[in-house]
Amino acid sequence: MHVVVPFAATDPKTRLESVLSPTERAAFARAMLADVLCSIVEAGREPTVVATAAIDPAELDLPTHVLESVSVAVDDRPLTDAVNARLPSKTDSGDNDGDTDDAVAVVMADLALATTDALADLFAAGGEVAITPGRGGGTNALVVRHPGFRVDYHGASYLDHRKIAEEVGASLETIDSFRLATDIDEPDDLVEVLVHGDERTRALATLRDFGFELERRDGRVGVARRGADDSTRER
Ligand SMILES: Nc1nc2c(ncn2[C@@H]2O[C@H](COP(=O)(O)OP(=O)(O)OP(=O)(O)O)[C@@H](O)[C@H]2O)c(=O)[nH]1
Ligand SMILES: C[C@H](OP(=O)(O)O)C(=O)O
Repeated sequence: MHVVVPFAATDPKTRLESVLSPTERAAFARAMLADVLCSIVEAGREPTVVATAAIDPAELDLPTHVLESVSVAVDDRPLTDAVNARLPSKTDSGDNDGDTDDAVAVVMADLALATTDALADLFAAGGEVAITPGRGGGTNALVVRHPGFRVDYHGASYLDHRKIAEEVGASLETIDSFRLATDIDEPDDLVEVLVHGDERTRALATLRDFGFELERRDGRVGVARRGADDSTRER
């Protein structure tokens, strides 16, 4: 199984621009990428980062065994095209029977809560297409074994992918995983990292370095950031 990790290397995480500067967004995106790569390698796979521009994995501060298992491919096409170019095709196997050796997993780089166990469950899932929906309707991770299936990201892509699987006659498994369903897109998502983030992750450490902390409110818990004047700015 090949594991692809798409990564927007330039100006990432724009939906966090109200709470993070461009430099901070770049650092946080790379911290999440590093965490996801570690979990994938610990799950026994060798991921390929498909990045919109060149990145140096050595700058991600990965453990040596992880660094040695990671490769980078630069592809400046839009996300959907870059992923589709790497999915199984009819020419990949002689018999076109959905051979698992041709399987391709696509794991987004912003899954800050992803663990080795959650990813191992995804990689072991059955179905010619296995999807982990993201909160809000996206597709956070999937495994494709069917040579006719193609992705169409953005919007309610989970629903679109269900439909595409049906159209090409691929069996579908939906994986119910809180840890893989939580992608970090918007300021409120930072709460999830502060509540559920593993203490060893770079994503959690990075947010803490930036001064983020949980703020208890009447309704849902939120995040606040210690400001330059050392008071606490509410978000
Ligand atoms: N290769 C590639 N990866 C992308 C592209 N756009 C987004 N990604 C990656 O795809 C995953 C989901 O990205 P999104 O949350 O939709 O986009 P984002 O750029 O991270 O954040 P926003 O700017 O806030 O939309 C993340 O791992 C991104 O790094 C792209 O055009 N090409
Ligand atoms: C790539 C896109 O991500 P989102 O915009 O939901 O974060 C999707 O899952 O279709």
